[in-house]
Amino acid sequence: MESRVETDGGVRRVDRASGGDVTWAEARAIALRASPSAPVEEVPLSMARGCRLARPLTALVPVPGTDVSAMDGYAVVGEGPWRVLGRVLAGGRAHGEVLKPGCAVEIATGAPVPEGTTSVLPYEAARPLASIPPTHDSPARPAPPGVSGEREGGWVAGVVEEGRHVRRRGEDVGLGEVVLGAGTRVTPAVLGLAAALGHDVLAVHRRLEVAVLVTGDEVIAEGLPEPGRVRDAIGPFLPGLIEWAGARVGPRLTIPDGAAPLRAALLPHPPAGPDPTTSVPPGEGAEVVVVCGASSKGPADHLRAVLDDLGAEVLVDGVAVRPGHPQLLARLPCGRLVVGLPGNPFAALAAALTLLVPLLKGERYEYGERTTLAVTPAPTSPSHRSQQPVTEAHKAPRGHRHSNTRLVPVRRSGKGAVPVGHDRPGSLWGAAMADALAVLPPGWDGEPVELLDLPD
Ligand SMILES: Nc1nc2c(c(=O)[nH]1)N[C@H]1C(S)=C(S)[C@@H](COP(=O)(O)OP(=O)(O)OC[C@H]3O[C@@H](n4cnc5c(N)ncnc54)[C@H](O)[C@@H]3O)O[C@H]1N2
Ligand code: MOO
Repeated sequence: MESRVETDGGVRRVDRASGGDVTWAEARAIALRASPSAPVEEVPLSMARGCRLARPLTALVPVPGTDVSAMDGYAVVGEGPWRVLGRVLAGGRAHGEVLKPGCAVEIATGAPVPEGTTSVLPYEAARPLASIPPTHDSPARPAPPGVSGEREGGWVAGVVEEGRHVRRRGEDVGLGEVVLGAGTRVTPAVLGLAAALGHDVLAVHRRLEVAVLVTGDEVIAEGLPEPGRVRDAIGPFLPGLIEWAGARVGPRLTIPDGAAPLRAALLPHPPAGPDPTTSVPPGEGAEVVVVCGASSKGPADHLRAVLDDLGAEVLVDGVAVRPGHPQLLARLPCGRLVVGLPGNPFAALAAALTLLVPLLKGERYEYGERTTLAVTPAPTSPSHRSQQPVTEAHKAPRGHRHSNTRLVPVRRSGKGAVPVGHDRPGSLWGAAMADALAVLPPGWDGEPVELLDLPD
């Protein structure tokens, strides 16, 4: 089935399965197209790690900033022996005068060499002279008392090639030189380089912020759930998945069932009210809000009505996939994107890989590799009793065509991807044993399938 929607670029065909749901492939494609561009901001170096450079990185200073010594030893001019005139340490006072032939100053690695220096004689190659060498008008004579050869007033000899062990100004990086292009990921080494080039702040594409709203009066955040209650199993997996997708985790709120708390929490600037649950925004800066639960059609499922009330543009409302069918993607008038995940935890994970990960990765998103599904049952756990993960069971019976895509937890093996079983919508057991979800398209008949990596 197919329907038409208006888009910026004109009329586009949308691939719809039965019942108004979009196909799984189209849902992912819509999420990729809706991916927001990460805002550019200037952040201190300490906050830039993991972001991408918004502008090319250029050198604000040359490196080195002046001619410096690459060795501990003597800055010398011409051939030796040399008279030692003084000492220069890194960070200390520079030798103010031009060094003349036959002269030297003792120098530390990184210290500026005096003007006129032709090379640096390392200590290892220097030979202190006990006597003052002869010149054309005076014979050799002993050094004055108290002056050893290598110290100020003494003499050193040795052999060093001209130009050796002097790092010239701008030799590593010239002033204004572009060293890294826009888009480069800021790694620890990039941070060190940026600092060396004089930067205190970097213009980066900030990682998208994702706020999380967990709904459901029966959902508890810790402890042993009494009958009728369940532990929140979605909130704990979302931070790892969000960071793995390159975004950052914003605030996480647990809100009671009901339209009012949901409405207030979705708005970037909710009206302040006496009820604390309606006055706390889920991160003013969050570009994406994930709502867990409340996505289906039950009496406590208010997400659609609230989005409608807020004037949201619904981009995806139901996907022909199992599990994860009642998932949703919408854009609020303020631009904030809302991803609705089903309450069943494995369905929520499958939906997060369908809509949330492409949305957060955008152009960094990579399609999974294709592989065959292994026909052997997977060795799962010793207590494995039911849900034998045999590939044949996933094929449609003769004359019947699955209308849904199915997402099946698998482990990679030498024989292809092996389904691990335990894949009911309410259980993360299979996903916890798996390293990927295999995408079995509608009508799958054993052909190679795409593997969606699970966050590690
Ligand atoms: N009449 C229909 N009923 C249902 C449909 C449908 O199409 N028509 N779809 C079913 C499918 S498929 C799913 S999946 C669920 C999705 O329901 P909701 O997203 O509205 O979620 P809830 O109803 O709140 O909860 C469903 C289930 O999951 C448990 N839950 C909720 N949140 C959490 C959490 N954070 N951690 C662990 N478990 C959670 C909740 O207790 C329920 O058992 O709807 C079907 N119904
Ligand atoms: O598809 Mo539901 O999303 O079965 O759990």
